[in-house]
Amino acid sequence: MNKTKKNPILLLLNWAGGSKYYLMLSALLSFFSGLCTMVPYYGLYRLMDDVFSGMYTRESIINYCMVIGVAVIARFVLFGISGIASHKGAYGALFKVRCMITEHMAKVPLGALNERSTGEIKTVMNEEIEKLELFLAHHFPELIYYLTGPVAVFIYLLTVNVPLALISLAPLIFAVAVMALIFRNTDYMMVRANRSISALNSVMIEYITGMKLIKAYNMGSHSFQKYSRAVEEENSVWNEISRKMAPLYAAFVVIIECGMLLMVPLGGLLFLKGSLTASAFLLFAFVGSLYLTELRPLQELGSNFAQVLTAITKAEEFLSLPIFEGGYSFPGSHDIELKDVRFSYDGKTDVLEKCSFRIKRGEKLALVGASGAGKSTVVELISRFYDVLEGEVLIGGTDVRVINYEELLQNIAMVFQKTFLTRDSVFENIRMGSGAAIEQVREAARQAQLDSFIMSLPQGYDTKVGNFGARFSGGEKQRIAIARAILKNAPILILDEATSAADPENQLEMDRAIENLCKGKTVIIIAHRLGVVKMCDQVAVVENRTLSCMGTHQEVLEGNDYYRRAWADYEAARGITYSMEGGDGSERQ
Ligand SMILES: Nc1ncnc2c1ncn2[C@@H]1O[C@H](COP(=O)(O)OP(=O)(O)OP(=O)(O)O)[C@@H](O)[C@H]1O
Repeated sequence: MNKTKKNPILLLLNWAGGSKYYLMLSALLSFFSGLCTMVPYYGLYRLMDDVFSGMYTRESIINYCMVIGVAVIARFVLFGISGIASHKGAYGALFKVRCMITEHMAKVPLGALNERSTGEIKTVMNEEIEKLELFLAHHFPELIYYLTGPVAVFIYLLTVNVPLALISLAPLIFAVAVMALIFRNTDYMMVRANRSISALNSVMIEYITGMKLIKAYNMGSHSFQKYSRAVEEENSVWNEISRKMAPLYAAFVVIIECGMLLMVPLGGLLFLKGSLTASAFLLFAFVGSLYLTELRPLQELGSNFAQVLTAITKAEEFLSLPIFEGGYSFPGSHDIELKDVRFSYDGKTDVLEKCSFRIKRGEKLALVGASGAGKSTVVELISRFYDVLEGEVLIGGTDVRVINYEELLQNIAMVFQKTFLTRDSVFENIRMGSGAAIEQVREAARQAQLDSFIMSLPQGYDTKVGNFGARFSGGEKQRIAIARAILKNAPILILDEATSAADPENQLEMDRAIENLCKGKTVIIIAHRLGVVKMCDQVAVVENRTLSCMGTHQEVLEGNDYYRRAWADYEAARGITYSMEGGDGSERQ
């Protein structure tokens, strides 16, 4: 794809939307504040001129002093207001960019996200975007301020003595050359630095989320090694950056500060020759030698600017990831059909080939098959987490790729094997931003056989879910997920191992919850516990990268070896008699 490269700053202002007007106001105020830098020099020069030529009066001295005083105050006041405007603009822009990225990510195919580590995504959404705040709120107005002041002073010096003013620029030529060297190295250094920060973030996330496992297998020192390696790598990158950049930075500072070495002897020479007044000599000796030092912060801003450009590029990369859109409304009919579907996660190994099946609206299908056969993949294609490589996935006869993506997601409810609970109240965890009232949430919880349990909690529906939902059992979490799906009331329902956390005590409750959930819906259930097929109209076996057999339980039992074996195992497990020495055998249901 040949995309024209967009100007990062214009892109950022475009993202900022309405907030860009605050940023523009801030730029304008910084500009005027920068102009004020020149006024005290002008005032002092005129004052000295009058004093040396004996033309001064009491009034003229007071006037010059007032002009200098007002300019100094105006400079700070304008810069202060510019800072307020830039912060307001920056936070508005940051909010917009964050919202844009999160909304965009929700529409990005899972495949594109899977290619990136959690750490990388977190780095973009947090650290990189935070750099935009630093730039917009601080560096942007400072850049204008620090550039305007010296430029204005230089123009004024030109009006006093052109050759000396031009010579006063000499250090800048060398400083710019050094700055160019700094920039040349920065790009590649920043790529390395960002990579090491992403890696560190990934290891940290892995360490925190895998804490249970780390404890269970006493992996503390092992995973710490991984962590310390990531810290060491980051440390070594920044050490290298310091080693390579420090001499250049030092050279920049020295060069920019050495104007006096030129201005004092040259100015003195011209003064002695009589071609420069005493006041002009002093003006060049002090102002002409020092005004470039105002540019010093630019070197720091310059390297930060490079980081900001990287941050904008990274955010743009995310925002350019193709998203699922589709324009058609969700169809009224909810038949589901897969036609000759081929799919691969990595583009090399096919997970599904020539996979076809059809279920009618209101039917319930159980997908069975060995672990890794591709059952979850089938349902992920129906809910368009991924797109097929060949063939079609149709709902109500319409290809899911042309159905409006948001509508598609609204019309499919999913209950996964693992329930993710957000750090919020039970109430919010069930309604999931739907705006449902407490009575609706309670009704859903009642149908999910959960209401009385929630009401027994100290704060009922306001009870906060602890870290990673730690205070709820697996079965309770799954029933929260079922309550969510009941509340969503979508016509298509996908249950991926939804009863996997059920134990004999809550199996009955779970069955009732599932029964309530499935009423009147088109349902696909991934079933490892074959008991669940009794509530389904059809059974389909996923094996050999395709759907090999489909029909009623009896038909598949007669026609498919895998299912016959699996069913026999299931029956045998149900009939197992546990006998212990000295005890009675008892049959397990
Ligand atoms: N995100 C992914 N990236 C790459 N390969 C994947 C991904 N998800 C699944 N696979 C692979 O695709 C194949 C089918 O996986 P899938 O999860 O669909 O099987 P499954 O039948 O649902 O298995 P299980 O019953 O164990 O959950 C497996 O070989 C799996 O390793």
